[in-house]
Amino acid sequence: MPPNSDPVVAADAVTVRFGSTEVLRGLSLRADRGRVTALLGPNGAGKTTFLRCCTGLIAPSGGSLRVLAERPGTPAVTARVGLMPQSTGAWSGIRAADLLRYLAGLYAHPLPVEALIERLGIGTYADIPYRRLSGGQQQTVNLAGALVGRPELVFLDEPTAGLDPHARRTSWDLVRELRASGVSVVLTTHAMDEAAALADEVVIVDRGRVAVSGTVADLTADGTSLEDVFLRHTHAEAGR
Ligand SMILES: Nc1ncnc2c1ncn2[C@@H]1O[C@H](COP(=O)(O)OP(=O)(O)OP(=O)(O)O)[C@@H](O)[C@H]1O
Repeated sequence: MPPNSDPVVAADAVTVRFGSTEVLRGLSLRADRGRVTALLGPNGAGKTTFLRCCTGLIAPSGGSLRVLAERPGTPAVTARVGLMPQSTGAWSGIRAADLLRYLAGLYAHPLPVEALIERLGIGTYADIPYRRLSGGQQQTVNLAGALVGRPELVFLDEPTAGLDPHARRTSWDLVRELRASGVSVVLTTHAMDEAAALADEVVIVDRGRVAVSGTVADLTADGTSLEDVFLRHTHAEAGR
C-alpha cells in the first residue's frame, strides 16, 4: 500500500533526558499508515525509550511527537494503539487466557479471545499462570495482548526475541496479516533478516538519533548487506 501523507507517527527532534543523561537526542522520524516500520539500533540506542514515548509512558523533554495525529497517551489515542513490551512483570499469577479476557474487556470492540489464542498457538498453556510460562510463551501472550483491542497502530518491542523458529515464523505471518488488513506496525528488532523480511521502511537509530533510514532495497543498493549498513552507521554501546 503506498504511504499517504498522514503519518501514524511523526517525531520531530524528540529529546528524552533521564537525570543528566540525554537518551533521545533530537530523534526525528515518520512512520506511514499501513506500513511496517522497523527500528534498528545498538543496545541502549533509545528504541524502547522512543516506543515508550509513543505510547504515553514517558513524556519527551523536548521536540514534537504525534501519534495518529494526537498527543500520545491521551485516552482517545491509547484506545487505538497496541503495545507489546519487551517484558512485563505486571501479570504474575494471572492465567494467560484470563489475562487476555481481562485486556479484551478494556476495549469497545476486541478480537474474540478464543480465536486469538488459537491463532497464536496459546491454547496449550492458556491456563498456566503467566509467571510460570517460558520466556517465549510470555512473549506470545504479550503479542496477543497488544492485538486484542484491534489497534490501528501497533508497537512491537523486539517481538521475536527468544522465540523458536516456528513461533518466529508465526509472528512474521501475523505482522504481514496485520499490514494486509491496514494495521500500521512499528517494531524494533536486532535481527537483520527480520527487518529485511518484514519492513517497508528501516530506521537505524544510534545514540538517540536517526543515523539513516530507507527501504531495505535503498539501504543495500550498493550491494552492502543490511548488517554492514548497520555497523557502518552505528557505534557499539561501550563507545557511548
Ligand atoms: N527509566 C530510566 N532511567 C534512566 N535511564 C534509563 C531509563 N530507561 C532507559 N534508560 C537508559 O536509556 C538508554 C536507552 O535505553 P533503551 O531501553 O531505550 O535502549 P534500546 O535501544 O531499546 O536498547 P536494547 O536494544 O538493549 O533494548 C539506556 O542507556 C538505558 O540505560
